[in-house]
Amino acid sequence: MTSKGPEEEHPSVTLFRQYLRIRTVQPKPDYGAAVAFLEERARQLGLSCQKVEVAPGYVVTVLTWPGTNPTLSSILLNSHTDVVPVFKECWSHDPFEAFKDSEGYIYARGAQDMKCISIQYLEAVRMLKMEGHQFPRTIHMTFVPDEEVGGHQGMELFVQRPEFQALRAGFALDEGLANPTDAFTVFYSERSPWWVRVTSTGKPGHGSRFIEDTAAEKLHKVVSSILAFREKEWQRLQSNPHLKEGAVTSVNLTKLEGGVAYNVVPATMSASFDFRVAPDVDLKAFEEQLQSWCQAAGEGVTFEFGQKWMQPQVTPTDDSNPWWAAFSRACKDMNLTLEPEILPAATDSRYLRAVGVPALGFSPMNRTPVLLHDHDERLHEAVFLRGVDIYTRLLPALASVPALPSES
Ligand code: MET
Ligand SMILES: [Zn+2]
Ligand SMILES: [Zn+2]
Repeated sequence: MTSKGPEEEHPSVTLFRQYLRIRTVQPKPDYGAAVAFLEERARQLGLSCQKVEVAPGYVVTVLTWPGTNPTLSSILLNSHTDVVPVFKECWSHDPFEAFKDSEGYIYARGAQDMKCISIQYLEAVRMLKMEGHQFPRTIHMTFVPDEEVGGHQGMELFVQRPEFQALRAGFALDEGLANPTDAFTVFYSERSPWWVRVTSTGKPGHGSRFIEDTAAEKLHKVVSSILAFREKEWQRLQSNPHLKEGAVTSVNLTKLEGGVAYNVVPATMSASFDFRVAPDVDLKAFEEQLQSWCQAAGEGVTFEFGQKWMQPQVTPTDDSNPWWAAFSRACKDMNLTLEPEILPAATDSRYLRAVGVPALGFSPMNRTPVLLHDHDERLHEAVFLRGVDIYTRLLPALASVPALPSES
Protein backbone atom coordinates (compact mmCIF):
# COMPACT_ATOMS: atom_id res chain seq x y z
CA MET A 1 0.00 0.00 0.00
CA THR A 2 1.45 3.38 -0.91
CA SER A 3 0.45 6.88 0.08
CA LYS A 4 -1.08 9.17 -2.51
CA GLY A 5 -1.07 12.89 -3.16
CA PRO A 6 -3.29 15.28 -1.21
CA GLU A 7 -5.88 15.26 -4.01
CA GLU A 8 -6.50 11.55 -3.63
CA GLU A 9 -5.93 10.43 -0.09
CA HIS A 10 -5.92 6.71 0.61
CA PRO A 11 -9.34 5.80 2.11
CA SER A 12 -7.67 4.06 5.08
CA VAL A 13 -5.92 7.34 5.91
CA THR A 14 -9.19 9.26 5.61
CA LEU A 15 -10.84 6.80 7.99
CA PHE A 16 -7.92 7.13 10.43
CA ARG A 17 -8.23 10.90 10.40
CA GLN A 18 -11.99 10.67 10.98
CA TYR A 19 -11.42 8.47 14.02
CA LEU A 20 -8.75 10.85 15.36
CA ARG A 21 -11.29 13.70 15.33
CA ILE A 22 -13.50 11.94 17.87
CA ARG A 23 -12.74 13.53 21.23
CA THR A 24 -12.23 10.50 23.40
CA VAL A 25 -9.89 12.53 25.56
CA GLN A 26 -9.54 11.92 29.28
CA PRO A 27 -10.88 12.91 31.74
CA LYS A 28 -14.23 13.18 29.90
CA PRO A 29 -14.00 11.03 26.77
CA ASP A 30 -16.83 11.05 24.24
CA TYR A 31 -17.16 7.28 24.25
CA GLY A 32 -20.63 7.42 22.66
CA ALA A 33 -19.19 8.84 19.44
CA ALA A 34 -16.44 6.21 19.33
CA VAL A 35 -18.91 3.36 19.80
CA ALA A 36 -21.16 4.79 17.07
CA PHE A 37 -18.14 5.01 14.72
CA LEU A 38 -17.22 1.37 15.44
CA GLU A 39 -20.80 0.18 14.95
CA GLU A 40 -20.78 1.83 11.54
CA ARG A 41 -17.47 0.09 10.70
CA ALA A 42 -19.01 -3.25 11.71
CA ARG A 43 -21.95 -2.56 9.40
CA GLN A 44 -19.67 -1.62 6.49
CA LEU A 45 -17.48 -4.68 6.99
CA GLY A 46 -20.34 -7.10 7.56
CA LEU A 47 -19.08 -8.03 11.02
CA SER A 48 -21.16 -8.69 14.10
CA CYS A 49 -20.89 -6.04 16.78
CA GLN A 50 -21.39 -6.75 20.46
CA LYS A 51 -21.53 -4.04 23.08
CA VAL A 52 -20.70 -5.01 26.64
CA GLU A 53 -21.35 -2.33 29.24
CA VAL A 54 -18.82 -3.22 31.93
CA ALA A 55 -19.78 -0.21 34.10
CA PRO A 56 -22.44 2.48 33.57
CA GLY A 57 -21.35 4.41 30.47
CA TYR A 58 -18.28 2.22 29.85
CA VAL A 59 -18.84 0.02 26.81
CA VAL A 60 -16.45 -2.55 25.37
CA THR A 61 -17.22 -2.95 21.66
CA VAL A 62 -16.40 -6.32 20.08
CA LEU A 63 -16.32 -6.83 16.30
CA THR A 64 -16.09 -10.45 15.26
CA TRP A 65 -14.94 -12.21 12.08
CA PRO A 66 -15.83 -15.87 12.58
CA GLY A 67 -13.31 -18.55 11.67
CA THR A 68 -14.08 -21.79 9.88
CA ASN A 69 -13.22 -23.98 12.88
CA PRO A 70 -15.22 -22.87 15.91
CA THR A 71 -13.53 -25.46 18.16
CA LEU A 72 -10.28 -23.48 18.05
CA SER A 73 -9.50 -20.60 20.39
CA SER A 74 -9.63 -17.13 18.88
CA ILE A 75 -7.27 -14.24 18.13
CA LEU A 76 -8.03 -11.08 20.07
CA LEU A 77 -6.96 -7.75 18.60
CA ASN A 78 -7.22 -5.20 21.37
CA SER A 79 -7.11 -1.43 21.31
CA HIS A 80 -8.25 1.29 23.70
CA THR A 81 -10.49 4.12 22.55
CA ASP A 82 -9.46 6.80 25.06
CA VAL A 83 -6.52 9.18 24.68
CA VAL A 84 -4.57 11.30 27.16
CA PRO A 85 -5.12 15.07 27.59
CA VAL A 86 -3.16 17.70 25.65
CA PHE A 87 -1.46 21.00 26.34
CA LYS A 88 -3.10 22.61 23.33
CA GLU A 89 -0.87 25.70 23.35
CA CYS A 90 2.21 23.48 22.87
CA TRP A 91 0.94 21.90 19.64
CA SER A 92 1.70 23.12 16.12
CA HIS A 93 -1.82 22.08 15.03
CA ASP A 94 -5.13 21.44 16.76
CA PRO A 95 -4.68 17.96 18.28
CA PHE A 96 -8.24 16.95 17.39
CA GLU A 97 -8.22 18.17 13.81
CA ALA A 98 -5.97 15.39 12.44
CA PHE A 99 -4.10 17.92 10.33
CA LYS A 100 -1.89 16.38 7.62
CA ASP A 101 1.12 18.43 6.56
CA SER A 102 2.57 18.60 3.06
CA GLU A 103 5.01 15.77 3.85
CA GLY A 104 2.27 13.40 5.00
CA TYR A 105 2.61 13.63 8.81
CA ILE A 106 -0.72 13.40 10.60
CA TYR A 107 -0.80 15.40 13.84
CA ALA A 108 -3.28 14.29 16.46
CA ARG A 109 -3.65 13.01 19.99
CA GLY A 110 -3.98 9.26 19.51
CA ALA A 111 -2.03 9.19 16.23
CA GLN A 112 0.43 6.74 17.88
CA ASP A 113 -1.46 5.81 21.07
CA MET A 114 -3.41 4.05 19.75
CA LYS A 115 -6.08 5.03 17.27
CA CYS A 116 -3.71 4.10 14.43
CA ILE A 117 -3.81 0.47 15.53
CA SER A 118 -7.61 0.35 15.85
CA ILE A 119 -7.95 1.47 12.26
CA GLN A 120 -5.10 -0.75 11.05
CA TYR A 121 -6.86 -3.81 12.52
CA LEU A 122 -10.14 -2.78 10.87
CA GLU A 123 -8.56 -2.05 7.50
CA ALA A 124 -6.50 -5.24 7.48
CA VAL A 125 -9.63 -7.27 8.19
CA ARG A 126 -11.50 -5.37 5.48
CA MET A 127 -8.78 -6.12 2.92
CA LEU A 128 -8.55 -9.79 3.82
CA LYS A 129 -12.33 -10.21 3.75
CA MET A 130 -12.54 -8.40 0.43
CA GLU A 131 -9.96 -10.76 -1.06
CA GLY A 132 -12.19 -13.65 -0.04
CA HIS A 133 -9.98 -15.12 2.67
CA GLN A 134 -11.25 -17.17 5.56
CA PHE A 135 -9.15 -18.55 8.37
CA PRO A 136 -9.64 -21.39 10.83
CA ARG A 137 -9.57 -19.17 13.93
CA THR A 138 -12.07 -16.46 14.77
CA ILE A 139 -10.71 -12.91 14.97
CA HIS A 140 -12.23 -10.60 17.59
CA MET A 141 -11.43 -6.91 17.68
CA THR A 142 -12.04 -5.43 21.14
CA PHE A 143 -12.24 -1.66 21.58
CA VAL A 144 -12.03 -0.82 25.27
CA PRO A 145 -12.50 2.36 27.32
CA ASP A 146 -10.49 3.70 30.26
CA GLU A 147 -7.00 2.31 29.54
CA GLU A 148 -5.26 5.63 30.08
CA VAL A 149 -6.53 5.89 33.66
CA GLY A 150 -5.73 2.30 34.59
CA GLY A 151 -8.34 0.16 32.80
CA HIS A 152 -10.39 -0.24 35.98
CA GLN A 153 -13.64 0.56 34.15
CA GLY A 154 -12.48 -1.22 31.03
CA MET A 155 -10.35 -4.31 30.49
CA GLU A 156 -10.00 -5.07 34.21
CA LEU A 157 -13.77 -5.63 34.43
CA PHE A 158 -14.16 -7.08 30.94
CA VAL A 159 -11.84 -10.05 31.55
CA GLN A 160 -14.08 -11.10 34.46
CA ARG A 161 -17.26 -11.14 32.36
CA PRO A 162 -18.95 -14.17 30.78
CA GLU A 163 -18.89 -12.31 27.45
CA PHE A 164 -15.09 -12.34 27.63
CA GLN A 165 -15.01 -16.07 28.43
CA ALA A 166 -17.29 -16.64 25.45
CA LEU A 167 -14.67 -15.09 23.12
CA ARG A 168 -12.33 -17.98 23.98
CA ALA A 169 -9.25 -15.89 23.33
CA GLY A 170 -6.13 -17.98 22.77
CA PHE A 171 -3.78 -15.14 21.95
CA ALA A 172 -3.90 -11.33 21.93
CA LEU A 173 -2.20 -8.44 20.22
CA ASP A 174 -2.21 -5.04 21.92
CA GLU A 175 -0.24 -1.81 21.73
CA GLY A 176 3.53 -1.33 21.92
CA LEU A 177 5.73 1.64 21.08
CA ALA A 178 7.11 3.23 17.93
CA ASN A 179 10.76 2.57 17.09
CA PRO A 180 12.91 5.39 15.62
CA THR A 181 15.21 2.91 13.88
CA ASP A 182 14.51 0.53 11.02
CA ALA A 183 13.50 -2.21 13.51
CA PHE A 184 10.14 -2.92 15.18
CA THR A 185 9.86 -3.39 18.93
CA VAL A 186 7.64 -6.16 20.28
CA PHE A 187 6.78 -6.34 23.97
CA TYR A 188 6.42 -9.68 25.73
CA SER A 189 5.94 -8.37 29.27
CA GLU A 190 5.43 -5.16 31.21
CA ARG A 191 6.63 -3.56 34.39
CA SER A 192 4.12 -3.51 37.24
CA PRO A 193 2.69 -0.09 38.04
CA TRP A 194 2.84 0.68 41.77
CA TRP A 195 1.47 4.09 42.63
CA VAL A 196 2.47 4.88 46.18
CA ARG A 197 1.47 7.80 48.38
CA VAL A 198 3.66 8.34 51.42
CA THR A 199 2.05 10.37 54.19
CA SER A 200 4.13 11.85 56.95
CA THR A 201 2.69 13.24 60.19
CA GLY A 202 4.56 15.29 62.79
CA LYS A 203 4.44 18.18 65.20
CA PRO A 204 2.81 21.41 63.97
CA GLY A 205 3.47 24.93 65.20
CA HIS A 206 4.74 28.42 64.41
CA GLY A 207 6.90 28.75 61.30
CA SER A 208 9.54 30.75 63.22
CA ARG A 209 10.50 27.93 65.61
CA PHE A 210 12.87 24.97 65.60
CA ILE A 211 10.13 22.38 65.96
CA GLU A 212 11.33 18.81 66.32
CA ASP A 213 9.87 15.83 64.51
CA THR A 214 8.09 17.71 61.71
CA ALA A 215 6.16 15.99 58.93
CA ALA A 216 8.37 17.70 56.33
CA GLU A 217 11.69 16.44 57.72
CA LYS A 218 10.51 12.85 57.77
CA LEU A 219 8.94 13.09 54.32
CA HIS A 220 12.23 14.51 53.05
CA LYS A 221 14.03 11.40 54.33
CA VAL A 222 11.68 9.07 52.48
CA VAL A 223 11.94 11.16 49.31
CA SER A 224 15.74 11.00 49.57
CA SER A 225 15.73 7.21 50.03
CA ILE A 226 13.44 6.70 47.06
CA LEU A 227 15.33 9.11 44.79
CA ALA A 228 18.61 7.40 45.77
CA PHE A 229 17.05 4.10 44.70
CA ARG A 230 16.01 5.80 41.44
CA GLU A 231 19.60 6.90 40.84
CA LYS A 232 20.87 3.37 41.54
CA GLU A 233 18.49 1.85 38.99
CA TRP A 234 19.37 4.55 36.48
CA GLN A 235 23.10 3.81 36.90
CA ARG A 236 22.42 0.09 36.55
CA LEU A 237 20.64 0.77 33.24
CA GLN A 238 23.35 3.17 32.03
CA SER A 239 26.25 0.88 32.82
CA ASN A 240 24.89 -2.24 31.12
CA PRO A 241 24.30 -1.96 27.36
CA HIS A 242 22.39 -5.26 27.44
CA LEU A 243 19.71 -3.87 29.74
CA LYS A 244 16.74 -2.11 28.18
CA GLU A 245 14.61 0.41 30.03
CA GLY A 246 11.86 -2.09 30.87
CA ALA A 247 14.31 -4.41 32.62
CA VAL A 248 15.06 -2.08 35.55
CA THR A 249 12.67 -0.47 38.05
CA SER A 250 11.90 3.21 37.59
CA VAL A 251 10.31 5.71 39.94
CA ASN A 252 9.30 9.33 39.69
CA LEU A 253 8.12 11.73 42.36
CA THR A 254 4.89 12.96 40.76
CA LYS A 255 3.03 14.86 43.50
CA LEU A 256 3.77 16.81 46.69
CA GLU A 257 0.91 17.86 48.90
CA GLY A 258 0.48 19.62 52.23
CA GLY A 259 0.76 22.91 54.03
CA VAL A 260 -1.56 25.87 54.43
CA ALA A 261 0.60 28.96 54.99
CA TYR A 262 4.25 30.11 55.02
CA ASN A 263 4.29 30.48 58.76
CA VAL A 264 2.36 27.38 59.84
CA VAL A 265 4.28 24.10 60.18
CA PRO A 266 1.85 21.48 58.89
CA ALA A 267 1.05 18.30 60.79
CA THR A 268 0.72 16.29 57.57
CA MET A 269 2.51 16.19 54.22
CA SER A 270 2.51 13.63 51.45
CA ALA A 271 4.49 12.62 48.40
CA SER A 272 3.22 10.46 45.53
CA PHE A 273 5.42 8.19 43.46
CA ASP A 274 4.91 6.35 40.17
CA PHE A 275 6.97 3.16 40.47
CA ARG A 276 7.26 0.78 37.49
CA VAL A 277 8.59 -2.45 38.91
CA ALA A 278 10.56 -4.77 36.62
CA PRO A 279 8.95 -8.21 36.14
CA ASP A 280 11.85 -10.11 37.79
CA VAL A 281 11.59 -8.21 41.08
CA ASP A 282 10.41 -10.06 44.20
CA LEU A 283 7.32 -7.96 44.96
CA LYS A 284 7.06 -9.00 48.60
CA ALA A 285 10.65 -7.97 49.24
CA PHE A 286 10.05 -4.74 47.35
CA GLU A 287 7.10 -3.86 49.57
CA GLU A 288 9.25 -4.58 52.63
CA GLN A 289 11.84 -2.18 51.23
CA LEU A 290 9.16 0.55 50.99
CA GLN A 291 8.16 -0.25 54.54
CA SER A 292 11.71 0.07 55.81
CA TRP A 293 12.32 3.40 54.03
CA CYS A 294 9.25 4.77 55.79
CA GLN A 295 10.19 3.29 59.16
CA ALA A 296 13.72 4.66 58.92
CA ALA A 297 12.29 8.16 58.47
CA GLY A 298 10.68 8.10 61.91
CA GLU A 299 7.33 7.69 63.62
CA GLY A 300 4.08 8.48 61.84
CA VAL A 301 5.19 7.79 58.25
CA THR A 302 2.82 5.49 56.34
CA PHE A 303 2.11 4.60 52.74
CA GLU A 304 -0.90 3.55 50.70
CA PHE A 305 -1.34 2.30 47.14
CA GLY A 306 -3.22 4.05 44.34
CA GLN A 307 -2.35 1.15 42.10
CA LYS A 308 -0.52 -2.07 42.94
CA TRP A 309 -0.13 -4.66 40.20
CA MET A 310 0.85 -8.03 41.66
CA GLN A 311 0.66 -10.40 38.67
CA PRO A 312 3.51 -9.70 36.25
CA GLN A 313 3.50 -12.27 33.45
CA VAL A 314 5.86 -13.02 30.63
CA THR A 315 4.72 -14.26 27.23
CA PRO A 316 7.43 -16.67 26.01
CA THR A 317 9.41 -15.53 22.96
CA ASP A 318 10.74 -18.86 21.80
CA ASP A 319 9.33 -21.53 19.56
CA SER A 320 7.80 -23.36 22.55
CA ASN A 321 5.09 -20.70 22.16
CA PRO A 322 3.23 -21.42 18.89
CA TRP A 323 1.84 -17.87 18.83
CA TRP A 324 5.32 -16.40 19.02
CA ALA A 325 6.48 -18.85 16.36
CA ALA A 326 3.69 -17.72 14.00
CA PHE A 327 4.18 -14.02 14.78
CA SER A 328 7.95 -14.02 14.41
CA ARG A 329 7.87 -16.22 11.29
CA ALA A 330 5.42 -13.83 9.59
CA CYS A 331 7.69 -10.89 10.50
CA LYS A 332 10.71 -12.74 9.15
CA ASP A 333 8.85 -13.40 5.90
CA MET A 334 8.28 -9.64 5.60
CA ASN A 335 11.97 -8.96 6.40
CA LEU A 336 11.05 -7.07 9.55
CA THR A 337 13.67 -6.92 12.29
CA LEU A 338 12.10 -7.50 15.70
CA GLU A 339 13.48 -6.24 19.01
CA PRO A 340 11.76 -8.09 21.85
CA GLU A 341 11.56 -6.03 25.06
CA ILE A 342 9.71 -5.46 28.32
CA LEU A 343 7.33 -2.51 28.05
CA PRO A 344 8.38 0.26 30.45
CA ALA A 345 4.74 1.43 30.80
CA ALA A 346 1.55 -0.54 31.43
CA THR A 347 -1.20 -1.54 29.03
CA ASP A 348 -4.37 -3.64 29.11
CA SER A 349 -2.18 -6.62 28.14
CA ARG A 350 -1.48 -7.12 31.84
CA TYR A 351 -5.13 -8.00 32.45
CA LEU A 352 -5.13 -10.42 29.51
CA ARG A 353 -1.89 -12.14 30.52
CA ALA A 354 -3.13 -12.39 34.12
CA VAL A 355 -6.14 -14.45 33.02
CA GLY A 356 -3.89 -16.72 30.98
CA VAL A 357 -4.07 -15.17 27.52
CA PRO A 358 -0.57 -14.79 26.04
CA ALA A 359 -0.20 -11.31 24.57
CA LEU A 360 2.29 -9.30 22.54
CA GLY A 361 2.45 -5.52 22.51
CA PHE A 362 3.10 -4.42 18.97
CA SER A 363 2.69 -1.03 17.29
CA PRO A 364 3.92 -1.44 13.71
CA MET A 365 5.68 1.93 13.50
CA ASN A 366 9.37 1.94 12.64
CA ARG A 367 11.43 4.98 11.63
CA THR A 368 9.11 6.92 13.94
CA PRO A 369 10.03 8.84 17.10
CA VAL A 370 8.19 7.78 20.25
CA LEU A 371 5.67 10.59 20.68
CA LEU A 372 2.88 9.01 22.69
CA HIS A 373 1.51 11.33 25.41
CA ASP A 374 3.79 14.06 23.96
CA HIS A 375 3.10 17.39 22.26
CA ASP A 376 2.74 17.12 18.46
CA GLU A 377 2.04 13.38 18.56
CA ARG A 378 2.10 12.42 14.89
CA LEU A 379 2.46 9.56 12.45
CA HIS A 380 3.44 9.55 8.80
CA GLU A 381 0.66 8.27 6.55
CA ALA A 382 3.08 5.92 4.77
CA VAL A 383 4.06 4.32 8.09
CA PHE A 384 0.39 4.01 8.96
CA LEU A 385 -0.40 2.30 5.63
CA ARG A 386 2.58 -0.01 5.96
CA GLY A 387 1.11 -1.04 9.32
CA VAL A 388 -2.12 -2.09 7.59
CA ASP A 389 -0.04 -4.24 5.23
CA ILE A 390 1.82 -5.77 8.15
CA TYR A 391 -1.43 -6.81 9.84
CA THR A 392 -2.69 -8.30 6.57
CA ARG A 393 0.27 -10.68 6.86
CA LEU A 394 0.18 -11.24 10.62
CA LEU A 395 -3.53 -12.00 10.90
CA PRO A 396 -3.58 -14.92 8.41
CA ALA A 397 -0.54 -16.43 10.17
CA LEU A 398 -2.05 -16.12 13.65
CA ALA A 399 -5.57 -17.15 12.65
CA SER A 400 -4.15 -20.25 10.94
CA VAL A 401 -2.09 -21.57 13.86
CA PRO A 402 -2.97 -25.28 13.94
CA ALA A 403 -4.83 -26.78 16.88
CA LEU A 404 -2.73 -26.64 20.04
CA PRO A 405 -2.30 -29.77 22.17
CA SER A 406 -4.87 -28.25 24.58
CA GLU A 407 -7.35 -27.82 21.72
CA SER A 408 -7.36 -31.31 20.27
C1 MET B 1 -0.71 2.32 35.21
S1 MET B 1 -2.26 2.48 34.47
C2 MET B 1 -1.85 2.56 32.76
C3 MET B 1 -1.91 3.92 32.22
C4 MET B 1 -0.85 4.17 31.17
N1 MET B 1 -0.95 3.28 30.05
C5 MET B 1 0.51 4.16 31.82
O1 MET B 1 1.32 3.27 31.60
O2 MET B 1 0.79 5.07 32.56
ZN1 LIG C 1 -2.06 3.28 24.82
ZN1 LIG D 1 -1.08 5.92 26.58
